[in-house]
Amino acid sequence: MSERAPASASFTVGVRAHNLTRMSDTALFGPDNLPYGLFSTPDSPGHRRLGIRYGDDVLDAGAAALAFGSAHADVLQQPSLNPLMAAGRSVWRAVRAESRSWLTEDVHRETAARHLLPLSGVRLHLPFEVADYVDFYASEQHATNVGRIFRPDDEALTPNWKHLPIGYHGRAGTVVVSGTPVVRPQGQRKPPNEPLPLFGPSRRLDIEAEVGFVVGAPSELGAQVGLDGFRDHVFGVTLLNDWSARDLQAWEYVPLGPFLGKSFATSVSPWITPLEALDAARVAPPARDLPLLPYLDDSAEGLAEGGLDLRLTVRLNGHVIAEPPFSTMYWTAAQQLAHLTVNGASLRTGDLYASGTVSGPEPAQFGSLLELTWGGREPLELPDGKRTFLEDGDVVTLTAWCPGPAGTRLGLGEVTGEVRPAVGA
Ligand SMILES: O=C(O)/C=C/C(=O)CC(=O)CC(=O)O
Ligand SMILES: [Ca+2]
Ligand SMILES: [Mg+2]
Repeated sequence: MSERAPASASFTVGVRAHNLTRMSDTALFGPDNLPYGLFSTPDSPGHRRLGIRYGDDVLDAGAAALAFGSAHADVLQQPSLNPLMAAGRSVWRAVRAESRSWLTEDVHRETAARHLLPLSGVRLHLPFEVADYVDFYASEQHATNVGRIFRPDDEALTPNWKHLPIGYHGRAGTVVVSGTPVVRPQGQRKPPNEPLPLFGPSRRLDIEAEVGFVVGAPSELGAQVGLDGFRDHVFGVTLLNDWSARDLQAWEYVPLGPFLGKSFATSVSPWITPLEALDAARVAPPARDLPLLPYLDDSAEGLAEGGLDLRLTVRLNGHVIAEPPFSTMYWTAAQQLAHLTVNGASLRTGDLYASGTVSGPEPAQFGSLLELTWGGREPLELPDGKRTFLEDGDVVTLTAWCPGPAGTRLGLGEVTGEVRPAVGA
C-alpha cells in the first residue's frame, strides 16, 4: 500500500462535533431554490404528484397549476418529472417563474396556501424515470488517491485522465430514492493471499459522495452537444451516493471497468434543483494543466459552464466524516456532456450522469471511505467505534448547500441510506 499525499501526512482522521451545514431547512428552501420532487400522501398512496419544495412545505404543483389556470398544467399534472423535463428550457423557465410568483406574491398567496402540504406528512418518491446512467471520475484528488491505493506501482493518474473525462455506463434500473435501504451486495472477491476467488457478502462496502446531473431535453442520434448546449439539455442537479463494493470492484474491473461492484444501488436525493437556481453558485473550474481538444476547451469566455460551488457534507450514523467541495472538480458537467455525445450518442429525457466522487485536497474533504481510511488501513474513530468500511445498520447521509442570490444559501436536499445485511446472511 502506498503512502498518503504529502498534504495529508499530519492529518488525523476524526469526527468534528460541529455542524457546519445544517441550518434551518426553511431558510435553505426559500423562493430562490424551489426544487422539484414527486410525492404521495397517506390517504392516497398510489397517487403520485409533482411537488415544489418551499421551506418545510411542498406545493402540489399540478393542483396549483390548475387553480391558477397555468398554460403548463398538463406537464405539471403528471406522476413523473419527465414530461416537464422533456418540454425544454423555455418551459422550465416559465414554470419556475410562475410557481415563484404563486408562492411569493400577495395576490396569489391565499390560493397557493390551499395547495401547500407539510413535508412531514408526505412520502417522497424517485422523481423521474432514469433513462441511462453514467458515472464520471472528474475529481483529480479522488483519481489520484484511488490510483495510489489501487495501483501503487503505477502513475496515480492514467495518461488519458487530463485529456478526457473518464466515465463508464452504470445501471439505471438500480437508481433509488433517498431512504431506500441498501442490501449488502454479494459476489466474488479475491484476497491477495488466497489462490482462488471467494464468494460472499462484500466486506468493503463504501460510499461515493457525488453530484448528479439530470438531462431534460433529448438530442438526436448522430448529433453532438457542445459545451454551449449544456443549459439547453440539463434540467437540474441532485445529490448522489454511488455505493461501491471495493472488494468486488478490485477483482472484477480489469480491463472493462466497474460492473457488479457498483451496480447494486445508486441513491439520489428526492429533490432536483433546477440549473437556473444555481446561477449564484457558478464558479470557474480549476486551471487545467494540459491543453484540451476543441470540443472540451472551455477556456474561451462564456463557455466555462458547469463549475459549481456546492459544499457537500457526509455523515456516518449522524457524525460528520467529510466535507467535499464540488468547486475543486477538474472536469465540469458541461465538458462531461460534450464528451458523452461527441461520438454521436444521443441523449434521452431522464439520462442521469454523476460527477464522480467529490474529493477536495484536504483529507477531511475526501468523498469515500476508501480514501478517508486509506484503503482500510487507517480506521475512522467514531464515537460509536472504529470504522473502515460500512457495517450492517450503518446510515450514510449526504447533504449540500451552495450560495444563492444576495448572500442566501440554497439547500440541495439530502440522500440517505441504511445498510441492510446481505440476503440470506
Ligand atoms: O480508479 C479506479 O480503479 C476506480 C475508481 C472508482 O471507483 C471511482 C468511480 O466510480 C468514479 C468516481 O466516482 O469518481
Ligand atoms: Ca462513482
Ligand atoms: Mg452505482
